[in-house]
Parts: sequence; structure tokens; C-alpha cells
Amino acid sequence: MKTLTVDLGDRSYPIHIGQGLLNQPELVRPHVRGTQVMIVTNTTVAPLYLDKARALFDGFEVADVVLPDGEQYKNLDTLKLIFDALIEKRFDRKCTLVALGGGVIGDITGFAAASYQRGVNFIQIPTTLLAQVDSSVGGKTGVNHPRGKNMIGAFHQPQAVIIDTDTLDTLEDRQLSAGLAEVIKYGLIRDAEFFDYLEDHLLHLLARDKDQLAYAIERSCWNKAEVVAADEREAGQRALLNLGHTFGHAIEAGMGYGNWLHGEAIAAGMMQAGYMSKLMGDLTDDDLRRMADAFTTARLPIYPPDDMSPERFLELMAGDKKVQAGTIRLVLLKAIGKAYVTGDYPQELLLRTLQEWRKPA
Ligand SMILES: NC(=O)c1ccc[n+]([C@@H]2O[C@H](COP(=O)([O-])OP(=O)(O)OC[C@H]3O[C@@H](n4cnc5c(N)ncnc54)[C@H](O)[C@@H]3O)[C@@H](O)[C@H]2O)c1
Ligand SMILES: O=C(O)C(=O)C[C@@H](O)[C@H](O)[C@H](O)COP(=O)(O)O
Ligand SMILES: [Zn+2]
Repeated sequence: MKTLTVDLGDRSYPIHIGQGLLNQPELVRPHVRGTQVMIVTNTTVAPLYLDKARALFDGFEVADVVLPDGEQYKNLDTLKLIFDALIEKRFDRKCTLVALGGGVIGDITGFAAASYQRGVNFIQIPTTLLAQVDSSVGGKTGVNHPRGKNMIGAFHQPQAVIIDTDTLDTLEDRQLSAGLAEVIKYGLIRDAEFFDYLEDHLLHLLARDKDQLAYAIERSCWNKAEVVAADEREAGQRALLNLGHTFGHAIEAGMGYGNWLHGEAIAAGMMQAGYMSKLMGDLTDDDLRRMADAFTTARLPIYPPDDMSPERFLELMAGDKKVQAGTIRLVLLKAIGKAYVTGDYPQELLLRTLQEWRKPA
């Protein structure tokens, strides 16, 4: 097992990464506060892992709530189901919520924990690759609005992140690929050496080589933990974690949530950001090709949906959380491994990107 720390002073917490951690109550129990534990999961994950998760908390008062599965349920109506369960069971403000599932469960459970009785503790047990490398770490929690991704939420850090890499055994191939999009992102924004490694090992990761997966998860979490420790509330460099997301979130909302997975949408979005970076005179043709090769090898899309017009993109992107005084701020690349945030670009280049970076007819 490897343990990393998200260094946030007296709110620091561990990320434990290893095989069989769902069988190790001693790792999880020290992070429970109070006597009541509510496990939040969904209809797909519950039959796979809920019994094991419940056994981790033997001796506590354990309840669970099983939500419908899908990005289209990451909303206020589903959030209410968690509050209903907590209130019905008379859970008090010392209770602990446990997110058992992918990023949707992690985000919605985290937000429930941030707001139930003005804030209770929670533990992340992520079971998708995407959640293990990104969403379980860093404390961004929330739900979607029909017109914008993650528009309602809070920063609320977990007590611990428990990554049992064995849970990936049951994950569908398409979901594994979606997780690789966020893994590749770390290489692009700040870790060129990791990008080089990924170019050589993406096929091993797709083949679920356990050692390589463990390494990719550790290095991703290390990158994320560093950024979050330096800028917890996205006053500066944390925005780099949003590479491809202004485009990608527009795709997710524009396609009605769930048709394009988050990882798929941001892969196409990172290519749009890459193409614009090339138009800005920064990214070379060769680097853009390396990006496209990496996403294609990972079985991810590199072009946005055919039926989303530049006008629709602009309408949705105008609601992005990084917008300042009406300007859409974007994360762009100087090179592979070197990202920056800017609102200072010729509007014409954004338009050209939306028009030109399209699947060839
Ligand atoms: N908070 C953050 O920092 C952050 C970061 C990245 C993404 N996100 C959010 O995360 C969400 C995407 O997360 P995701 O990709 O995990 O999607 P997801 O939560 O929808 O999970 C994908 C699918 O895998 C299933 N699943 C989960 N674990 C499984 C397992 N072990 N075996 C079999 N099936 C399993 C789920 O039920 C679901 O059908 C998006 O809403 C995105 O906005 C948040
Ligand atoms: O942790 C962050 O910061 C990120 O931006 C990670 C992203 O991968 C993630 O999708 C996040 O939820 C996007 O945040 P948002 O603020 O754009 O909603
Ligand atoms: Zn993301």
C-alpha cells in the first residue's frame, strides 16, 4: 500500500492506495467521527461492494442510501434523497458520510456532507479510475444544473480517501478509458515526464496491468494533491486542473448529461484547447499530434459532437465558473507539461477553434 497526504494544515488527510483495502477496517475506522455512518452508493455499485463497505464499519450504527446511477441524476432532486435518509434516521451532526462509487457519488455525497446540518464529516471510497485519480481528492463537491455542470456546490474536504484498486476489476472498458482522460490531463498541464511515460504505457493501462495502474493512480494523486495543497479554493493554479473542461462541460450539458461521459467530453475539450494553443502560436504541430495519439490510443474521442454548433458552445461556455466580467477564461498550453490560464486571447481564435477542430467529413 502507498499513502500520500493532501497537505492542508490541520485539515490534512491521507490517500491510501492499494489492493484489498476494502478488507482493511483499521485503515478506515480512525477517520469516522461519531457513531453513525451513512454509506451513499448507487444501484450498480451496491450489489458489487456495499456488503464489504458495511463490514468496514462493524460496531457503528450503519445505514445506506442507494441512488439511481448516472450523470443525469447528479442533481438537487437526488441530493434530497440523501437528506431524506439522514433526517429519517435522525443522523446527528457528528455523523460520517461515506461515498462509495464513482465521481458522481463522490461529488453528490461530498455536497450532502458539506451542507447537512451545516457540515459533517465524510470519507471517499472511489471505485472508478476517474474517481481514484481525480474526483475523490481535493474537496470539490456539488451537483449539476440543466444549464451548467457542477453549478451548485461547495469546497468540503474528506477525512480520508481509500483507493482499493481491486474495484477496477469490475469497471467497464469505456469507464476505464474515461478515467485515463484525467490521467493524461496531469501530463499535459504539469508533468511532461508522466506524459512520456503514458505514451509508452497506455496500452498496459488499458490491459489493466495492476502495477502500471497503481503507478498511474499514485502519480495522478500526487499531482492533484500538490495542486490542491497550493491552491485549495482555485484562486490561481488549481484552475489548471480545468484543462479542456470549459469545452468539455459545454459538451456534457449540451448533450444532456450522460450521453458523453465526463472523461470523453474533456478529452475532446483538451484537443480543442490544444488546437487553440497551436493557433496562439504556442503548441507545435508535433505536440498536438502527440496529444491526439494519446487520446486515440486510450480509446477516447478527439473531436466534439458533430451536432454542437460554435454558437451553442459559446452560449454554454459563457456560463463557465471561470468567467470573469463576461470574459471566458481558458486553460491553454504553452507546450506539453506547461499550462496557463488566460482571458487575454483574440476572440477570433476561439471562434476558429470551434469551427475548425471538427471531425473530418
Ligand atoms: N470533484 C472533482 O474534483 C471531480 C473531478 C473529476 C470529475 N468529477 C465528476 O465526476 C463525475 C464522473 O465520475 P466517473 O467517471 O467516476 O462517473 P460515474 O460516477 O458516473 O461512474 C461511472 C460508472 O461506473 C459505475 N461504477 C462505479 N464503480 C464501479 C466499479 N468498481 N465497477 C463497475 N462499475 C462501477 C457507476 O455506477 C457508473 O455507471 C462527473 O460528474 C464529473 O463532473 C469531479
Ligand atoms: O479539482 C479540480 O479543481 C478540477 O478542476 C478537477 C476536474 O477534473 C473536475 O472535473 C472538476 O469537477 C471541475 O471543476 P469545476 O469547478 O469546473 O466544476
Ligand atoms: Zn474533470
